[in-house]
Amino acid sequence: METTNPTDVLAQGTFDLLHPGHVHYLEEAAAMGEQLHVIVATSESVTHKPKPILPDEQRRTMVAALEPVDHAHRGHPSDFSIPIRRIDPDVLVLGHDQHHDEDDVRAALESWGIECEVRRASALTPWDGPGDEILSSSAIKSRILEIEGESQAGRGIERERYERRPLEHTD
Ligand SMILES: Cc1cc2nc3c(=O)[nH]c(=O)nc-3n(C[C@H](O)[C@H](O)[C@H](O)COP(=O)(O)O)c2cc1C
Ligand SMILES: Nc1ncnc2c1ncn2[C@@H]1O[C@H](COP(=O)(O)OP(=O)(O)OP(=O)(O)O)[C@@H](O)[C@H]1O
Repeated sequence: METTNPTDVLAQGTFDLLHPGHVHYLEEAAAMGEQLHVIVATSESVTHKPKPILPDEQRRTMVAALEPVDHAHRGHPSDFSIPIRRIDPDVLVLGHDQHHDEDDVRAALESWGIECEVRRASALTPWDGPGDEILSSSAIKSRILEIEGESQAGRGIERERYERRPLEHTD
């Protein structure tokens, strides 16, 4: 049966380098209502951790392509009330580790005239799956740097061997 007033759920985050933790959060949020909206943070507003690697529109495109997502919106760089007012959500789902205080978010929503429940999502950990999954964008970045460092060190050893070889043959 079609509802005339579907429950709009709102999730948000940076979503740089997607991983199964993001999918878990968005699936959980989608199950709380009928339409899932996602606000993708603009690079300017990410000040609590290193800036995302991927551009705003690329991150929004990837989030929009995920199965649980109905609408992916680019966040506003400074006034968070603008996209929220347009979406007018019934439920706002904060991620398990998001630094936003629930009562502060409730107060902000009220001040913007939006009647909306605030809930906290659960975490997905490596123990929920095969055990070797990397479930954080910053951990993926660290892993890339580690592998790159190892392969540069490997190339250094190879170079050293190559450079030493003529000397070894002079005996
Ligand atoms: C209610 C709410 C609205 C938000 N609206 C915006 C927004 O319009 N633009 C934006 O850049 N970030 C917005 N954010 C912030 C980010 O989406 C995200 O929560 C914050 O950068 C923390 O990111 P992380 O969970 O990816 O670390 C909003 C956050 C909340 C809780
Ligand atoms: N492992 C996870 N389990 C559940 N939710 C997650 C997980 N990882 C991220 N999320 C949620 O996805 C949303 C977007 O997260 P965000 O873009 O900050 O990813 P992240 O992997 O936590 O990034 P970073 O490692 O840089 O903090 C947030 O609401 C966050 O709580």
